[in-house]
Amino acid sequence: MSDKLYISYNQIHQLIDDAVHKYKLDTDFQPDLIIAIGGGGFIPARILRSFLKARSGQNIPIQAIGLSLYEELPNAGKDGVPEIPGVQVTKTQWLNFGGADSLISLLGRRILIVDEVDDSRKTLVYAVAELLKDIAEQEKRRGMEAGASDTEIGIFVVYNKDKEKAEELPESIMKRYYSAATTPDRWLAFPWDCTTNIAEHTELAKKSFASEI
Ligand SMILES: O=P(O)(O)OC[C@H]1O[C@H](OP(=O)(O)OP(=O)(O)O)[C@H](O)[C@@H]1O
Ligand SMILES: Nc1nc2[nH]cnc2c(=O)[nH]1
Repeated sequence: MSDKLYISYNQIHQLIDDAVHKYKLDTDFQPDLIIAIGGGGFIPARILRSFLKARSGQNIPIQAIGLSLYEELPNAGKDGVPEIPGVQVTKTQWLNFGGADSLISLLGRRILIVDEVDDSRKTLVYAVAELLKDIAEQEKRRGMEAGASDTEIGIFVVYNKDKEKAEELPESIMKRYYSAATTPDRWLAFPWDCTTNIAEHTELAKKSFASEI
């Protein structure tokens, strides 16, 4: 048995469709801003936007942030070779706001952070902490009390690994934590990492999920 679980584009698409229905994301949390954690969160965020639009009619903007924890091994990238976790999350790209060229205000928004996998949880904890700092700074600049803007944060992940997490999210955030699927603590080989044969990868994904989940 392979130690990796192969994942296909169709599985991701279907899981996101099912999750939007299951969690009633369009009527319950009603996000009005998606923040995608790149690179793995980009494709799921875009798919999620389609399903939210189909149900609510709203085309929700997607902002991208770049966070990186995992370091590629020399032969990583060869069809889902596992990567090793780094010690700390690195910010490679962040939101553009606050200055004269400000693009977005976070205040009063219902922000949904999107990623493809919640593994150790370090990346999500980092993203939430940084976002909360930004919200607090924007509130301060507008002369508001901390928390007065009623900005809300939720999290959507396609896969949550069933394991003890290295770090925990605040309880207030966990109330709006949505995972489309739970997986065992195994390395997930995503289709966008496949550089050999995507048809073969897709077949392996069908077998992985038939036998493992
Ligand atoms: O729960 P954690 O242990 O923090 O791991 C999850 C993170 O790991 C991956 O990112 P990675 O650092 O590999 O960057 P990438 O998305 O650009 O591949 C993935 O996209 C998540 O963001
Ligand atoms: N591709 C991939 N990236 C990850 N980052 C953290 N966990 C994983 C995983 O299982 N697969």
